[in-house]
Amino acid sequence: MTSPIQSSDRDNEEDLPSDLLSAAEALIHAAKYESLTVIQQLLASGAPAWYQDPDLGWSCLHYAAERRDPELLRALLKGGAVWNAVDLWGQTAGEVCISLGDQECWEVIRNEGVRSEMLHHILKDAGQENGTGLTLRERDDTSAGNNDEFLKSELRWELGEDGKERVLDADGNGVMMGWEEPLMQEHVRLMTVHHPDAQIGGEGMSILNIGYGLGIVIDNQIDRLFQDPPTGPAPRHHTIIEAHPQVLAHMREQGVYQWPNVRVLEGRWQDWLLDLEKLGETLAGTPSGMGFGAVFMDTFAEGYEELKKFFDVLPDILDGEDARFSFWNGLGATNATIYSVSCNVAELHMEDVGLSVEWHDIFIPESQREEVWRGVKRKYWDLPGYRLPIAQMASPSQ
Ligand SMILES: C[S@@+](CC[C@H](N)C(=O)[O-])C[C@H]1O[C@@H](n2cnc3c(N)ncnc32)[C@H](O)[C@@H]1O
Repeated sequence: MTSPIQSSDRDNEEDLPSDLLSAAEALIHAAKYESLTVIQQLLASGAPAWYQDPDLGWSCLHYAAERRDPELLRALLKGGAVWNAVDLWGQTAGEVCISLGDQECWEVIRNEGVRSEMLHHILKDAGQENGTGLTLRERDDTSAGNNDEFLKSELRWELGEDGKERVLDADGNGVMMGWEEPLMQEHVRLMTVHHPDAQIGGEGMSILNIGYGLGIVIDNQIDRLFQDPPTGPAPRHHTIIEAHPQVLAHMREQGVYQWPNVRVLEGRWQDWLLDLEKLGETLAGTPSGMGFGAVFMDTFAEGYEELKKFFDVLPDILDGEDARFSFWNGLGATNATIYSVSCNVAELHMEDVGLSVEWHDIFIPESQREEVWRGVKRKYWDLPGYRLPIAQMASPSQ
């Protein structure tokens, strides 16, 4: 599970200078009732478009979204309104548009989100932004927000109120839950069914999975699903990269190391794939020496930056155009607009490295979404639909 592009949740400084506070309040008022011209004048005179009122946590963008006028939204975004500012209920202005069924205005906000995220990455790559930009993740040293902390943390296994097993980290955050089972099945199905090696009579695929998880729902743990694919033979090669010592111990107990054609690489994927010598070792162990026919990525407590680094490695480890890549798509999944922006940004970054992506929309019933969260600290899923990505190296003609 990767951490999302975070919502931007600026503190409304109580000690805001009184002239700035008056300008902010005037802009909020204008976003509710006044014309585009008045709004533009206020912005031009320096009214802070990032301000959120203390009652609802609404920004001028939330109020303008209620008026269903795309021009107002464009003007406010241009004047510094924050596309992903969330109110006291965690909703962005995009959700206001969704609640009104206003596709046009929603797209204005979504497109600004994609634009500003892409810009942020370009500036970051050029060393011009040091990680304090608007859309960056807030500092988070809990085990769910920091991979090093997570890998050092103690995990515990328990039975949820829905009767399904789940694993929590030391801070009580969900790592992998039983309700993800059908999604894991779908990931495996979509990554394998079209591959020539996975057909009846085929040689069996070469698989790479990053993050074993906890094998809690044994039959639906992704590596077990890969071992028994829906169509053809078992894999002829299967590498699992896993970094958490307790998970590795669990894998030993479960006999995963002895599964046919399985190779467990202990450590972080970054160690095995980002270092050139280690990458050579990883590839040399595959049947063709050229990599994998299916690559799946599902770690924990890693940000989008890490996923993006992983995208960059994919052209080196996907074996040909039949090979498919997928990842657990929890990016920004607590909020519909942020989820959409995250998917778009991921798609553009995958395109940058030559991958073309298909999204498969999968419905998650309400019953599964609500029940499981009782007693679990950090919600990482709150949407009706899951967007399952399947990416392949695009052929040169595409
Ligand atoms: C959410 S679980 C994976 C669940 C799995 N897809 C399944 O079907 O059960 C995430 C796994 O990634 C592992 N992990 C986290 N960070 C990692 C890293 N940097 N490199 C390798 N594994 C990592 C965790 O220890 C955990 O076992």
